[in-house]
Amino acid sequence: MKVGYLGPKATFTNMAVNQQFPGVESIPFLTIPNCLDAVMEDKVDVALVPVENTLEGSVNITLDYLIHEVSLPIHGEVTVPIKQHLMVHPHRKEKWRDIDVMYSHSHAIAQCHKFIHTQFNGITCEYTTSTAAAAQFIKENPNINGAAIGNLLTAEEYGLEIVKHHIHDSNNNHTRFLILSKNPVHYPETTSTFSGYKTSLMVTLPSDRSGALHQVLSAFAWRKLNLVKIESRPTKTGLGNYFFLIDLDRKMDDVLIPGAIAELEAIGCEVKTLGSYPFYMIEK
Ligand SMILES: O=C(O)C(=O)C[C@]1(C(=O)O)C=C[C@@H](O)C=C1
Repeated sequence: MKVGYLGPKATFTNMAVNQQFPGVESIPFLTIPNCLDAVMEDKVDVALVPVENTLEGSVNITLDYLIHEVSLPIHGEVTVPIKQHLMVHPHRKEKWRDIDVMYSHSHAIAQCHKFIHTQFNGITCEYTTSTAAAAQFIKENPNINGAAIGNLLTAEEYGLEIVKHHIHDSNNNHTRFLILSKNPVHYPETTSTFSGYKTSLMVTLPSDRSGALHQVLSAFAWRKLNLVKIESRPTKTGLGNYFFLIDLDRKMDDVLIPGAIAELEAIGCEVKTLGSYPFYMIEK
């Protein structure tokens, strides 16, 4: 089995792969769409991509690419704690407070907003395709007076010096990753903890009908189907047109979820099942 992830080596996504698929061949890609395309083109069997962070919310590119560009079922989910550190080229170790550019993935920079606001107010932030791409850039450009934000493995991989640990805004910082594949996924003995099942649905409401969302929610409510997430994303067909992405805290069954889907279809909604899958937690 080959697993594709958002690279280069030592991103948070790479760490999640190492823990969820220990010993399995993993291949880095430059962007999240590239990871998903790689599964579609059979270059890899599985893609593991970020979908939501505690502090920054959804990773829209993942949701939108799954909705609009590729049709890949979700076969699993893993949640990982995220700890961000500030790192510089070793020769800047003593003068790190004088840096004038901060490089990282947009989510990582947003997760460190308070630190940047209070310690480096007004500094230029440059977004990179991932945290590890920022570290690689700092390593390859020692003349640039900048720092990267990323994880411990990244600092080690690219030979950078961590000058400030734990710069994320809240200790409760986690990112959820989706595991996508054309075929069922076999999970090797992992270091993560199996934590239950989810079912993800995409619901398109009938256009402009009063109470439609209320009817959707009640189809789940009276069946006591617990929603763990609901979020809307643009259909991209016109202003105000949205899909609802709904996660339920249980596995697809023969009665309750199919019953709710049939009820939604009867009131004119379109419903697509995005996956019914186990979810795992990584403690550290
Ligand atoms: O840049 C990385 O290291 C990633 O794996 C991407 C990513 C993200 O897209 O949110 C993953 C986890 C963290 O929230 C920060 C960045």
